Amino acid sequence: MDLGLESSLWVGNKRYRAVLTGWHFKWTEVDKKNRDKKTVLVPVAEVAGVEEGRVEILPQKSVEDTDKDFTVFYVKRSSGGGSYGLLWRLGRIQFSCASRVLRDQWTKHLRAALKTHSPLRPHRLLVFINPFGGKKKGRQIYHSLVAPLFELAGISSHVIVTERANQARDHLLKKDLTGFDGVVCVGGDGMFSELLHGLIGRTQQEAGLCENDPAVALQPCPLHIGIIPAGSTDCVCFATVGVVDPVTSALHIIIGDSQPLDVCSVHDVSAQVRYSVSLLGYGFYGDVLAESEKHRWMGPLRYDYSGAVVYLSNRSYSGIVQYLPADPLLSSPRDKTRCLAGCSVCSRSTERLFPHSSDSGSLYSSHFSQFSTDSEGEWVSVEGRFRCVSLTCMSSSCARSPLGLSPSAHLADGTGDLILVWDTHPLGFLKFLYRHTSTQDQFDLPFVEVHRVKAVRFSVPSGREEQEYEEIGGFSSEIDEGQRECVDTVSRNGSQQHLAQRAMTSERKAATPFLCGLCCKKSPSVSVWNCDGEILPFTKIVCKIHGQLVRLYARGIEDGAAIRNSEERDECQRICILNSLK
Ligand SMILES: CCCCCCCCCCCCC/C=C/[C@@H](O)[C@H](COP(=O)(O)O)NC(=O)CCCCC
Ligand SMILES: Nc1ncnc2c1ncn2[C@@H]1O[C@H](COP(=O)(O)OP(=O)(O)O)[C@@H](O)[C@H]1O
Ligand SMILES: [Ca+2]
Repeated sequence: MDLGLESSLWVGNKRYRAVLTGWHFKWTEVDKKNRDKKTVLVPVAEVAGVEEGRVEILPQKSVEDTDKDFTVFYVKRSSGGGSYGLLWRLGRIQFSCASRVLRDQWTKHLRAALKTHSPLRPHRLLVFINPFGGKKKGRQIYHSLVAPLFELAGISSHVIVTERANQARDHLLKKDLTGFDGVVCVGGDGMFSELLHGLIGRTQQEAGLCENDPAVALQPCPLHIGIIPAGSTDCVCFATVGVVDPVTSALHIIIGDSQPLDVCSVHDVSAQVRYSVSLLGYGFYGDVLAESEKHRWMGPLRYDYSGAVVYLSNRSYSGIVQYLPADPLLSSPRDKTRCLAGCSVCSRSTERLFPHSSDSGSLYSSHFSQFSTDSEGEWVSVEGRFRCVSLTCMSSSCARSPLGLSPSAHLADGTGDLILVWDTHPLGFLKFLYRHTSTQDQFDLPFVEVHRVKAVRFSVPSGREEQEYEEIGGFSSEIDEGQRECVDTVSRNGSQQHLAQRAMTSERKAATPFLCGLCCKKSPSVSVWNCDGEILPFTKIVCKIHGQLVRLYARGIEDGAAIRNSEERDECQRICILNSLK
């Protein structure tokens, strides 16, 4: 079917020349002397819906069914998104045609163009709402802002309001997912992490792969993930969309945007595996998370409070870090570039990560203990005392840090950035932290190193861990109720009210030294790992970055400044089109 169409259409008493070229739909106001006035140009891929009649969706959906009218809903960019990223809003235009036949022609052509140009639009979604995430507004956000948009776009959603932690993960691991195009979480990074673990685990199960084996090349997940932000940090949303805004995210889902994402698998010696996309952090960030769990009642502010408490406790930790550098010719964490929508580094990586003929065989021929091959390069090893050791697969930008932990990191290049902050005086470390809140380079400090890597190993120098665990053993039989409560609140993936009755698990043992440090003012020598907001039950780890393992309903950050600066609205839309075509 030829998707092109051109005719006169009316909006009120104004005449427009409307043109559908297949890729774009544009309408130009024409004056009485047939001169062109203002043009609006919308990529077909950004049309959210086409309806017969004059349709409103707010305050609730209403249709005035006139047989010569139709309504087009589309993505409209708005300037309120701060300096990075753009807010998306639902634009609406109601056209009148000269005849019903013409109206039917327009709706048919537009719908056919949508199908052709955005084939990943979801029809059926599985939605998990965490009613306790962030400011506890997940349900309200979904029902008032998102559900009406999904309905308009003809998406049917199966909604589950979670009743316990890990319910979403377990559902994805075990239940029938037939018929769903994607999975959506309404919550924060912890909720996203549940979906990530569920989908990756399910995909490997179905492919017959052992996900616990760091040598295995994991299978990319077939279902897309959508994030409706309703959490505390919402880093994954911020770093992949550029703004934390439920309507913007819902529109990205509706139009079937697709953003591949690197994932870091984190393995311990006893073959447990966790996944991280944003922050895998030992030292400061681990301590902040552990401290913050005691103050969950504060909501998102718990991180600011805990950040201050942990900063004042002035800790550093011994560690041995080994890393496998990525190819320095491809990109560098200090190259001052930013991964934006249509990023060329990520596009080139797709070719490299998924060469046509290859079976994408194992990147690593050997197991845990011999994790290197000659072709993958040489491991580098460093040892000393660190304020923090962080690994991030993306920039990890968020409201607290608009450019992120590693501003030049890429969402989908198959690498992560390893940030080593050596022990330094308190003011130096404060300077490092403070630079995250501005455009100043946090890596331009003598005690900071950043490396673009494919894999990392971390351990505590021998003697320390054992010594620490002996201390834990002593504490575990002797800690009083106050201390026990402090230890208990560490697990964010367990239901907190039941923790007091639970036996001492390995997770809690790992967190004990840190917590007792805070409660009893005894300085611990081992920290914990913060893995996208979850405390890991192990310290010694091996991490491997899996390029583009999952896909989100997103497109990366649109360059808001560039678009806002363009003088013409058409120019703004043109940039968006170019980005969407790249
Ligand atoms: C003097 C000013 C200091 C400012 C320091 C700013 C550094 C901020 C970097 C934040 C990176 C955040 C990476 C994302 C982490 C999330 O996965 C995790 C869980 O989020 P959620 O599920 O929404 O609760 N959030 C954190 O670990 C919070 C870290 C806050 C550190 C201050
Ligand atoms: N119904 C529930 N009750 C308790 N915890 C839950 C529930 N649903 C999800 N969770 C857990 O809550 C944690 C925090 O959720 P999240 O949505 O990320 O909010 P926040 O950003 O405020 O931390 C997640 O790790 C998730 O596993
Ligand atoms: Ca990356």
